[in-house]
Amino acid sequence: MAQLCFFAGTMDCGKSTLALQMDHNHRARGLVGVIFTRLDRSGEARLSSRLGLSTEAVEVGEDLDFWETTVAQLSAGARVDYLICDEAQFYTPEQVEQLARIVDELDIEVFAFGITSDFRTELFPGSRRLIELADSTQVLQVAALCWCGRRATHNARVVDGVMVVEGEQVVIGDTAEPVEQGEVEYEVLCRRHHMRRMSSTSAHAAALSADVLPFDLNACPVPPPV
Ligand SMILES: Nc1ncnc2c1ncn2[C@@H]1O[C@H](COP(=O)(O)OP(=O)(O)O)[C@@H](O)[C@H]1O
Ligand SMILES: Cc1cn([C@H]2C[C@H](O)[C@@H](COP(=O)(O)O)O2)c(=O)[nH]c1=O
Repeated sequence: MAQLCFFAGTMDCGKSTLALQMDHNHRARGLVGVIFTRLDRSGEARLSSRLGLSTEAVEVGEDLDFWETTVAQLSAGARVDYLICDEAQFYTPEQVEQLARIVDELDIEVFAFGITSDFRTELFPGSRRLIELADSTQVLQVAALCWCGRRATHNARVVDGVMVVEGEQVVIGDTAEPVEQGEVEYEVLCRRHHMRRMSSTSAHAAALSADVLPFDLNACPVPPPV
């Protein structure tokens, strides 16, 4: 029986890489799949991994109906064994419901990949619906790490080195250094440092000032007795 599987994690934990591997492994066994994505960093209608691999994909617009698209393909005589759905956090709840229906009524496997929460630690609508409906939700095994070495569990948005907690939910960006000033970058953090609003830049600045500021009072010359 087919399943709706949600592979979740922070940014940069290997979701798109796993999506490409799942597609490869299924294709290698003669199965036929369709790859979907939405707002991938590398541009429209592509699924890309930071390991350098990428492939063509169907861009999921707000109006795309997974059920109708898949039924149309089957009616035209195409074979569909599985769907790969990357950046699924950006899908609408209705689109996630269509994916569940495809699993249940067409017996097609659906593998969805996405970040669960945004830079404010709030669930994305698509991820929320996936967690509610999926047969399984798996957190990826390869841990992304916070600058302190703990497992990163949250995504932070950073502008010019400063972590921000207000703004639009969707701003496409990367975990790499931004090219232009004022551009959004993301950093993965453990919960402790997300809640303290401590990105690697602010932690570095705090460490530097700690080196400079607290001088040893005992080392100060003692004034001579009068
Ligand atoms: N140069 C590299 N060498 C080895 N692994 C890398 C390299 N660059 C990125 N990675 C791996 O790729 C992961 C990011 O993969 P990606 O599929 O793009 O993540 P996601 O889709 O979750 O944002 C990193 O966590 C790291 O494990
Ligand atoms: C936290 C957060 C992320 N995004 C965007 C940034 C990236 O374009 C994608 C995540 O891609 P990845 O392959 O998982 O690295 O989501 C956003 O729009 N809003 C956010 O709060």
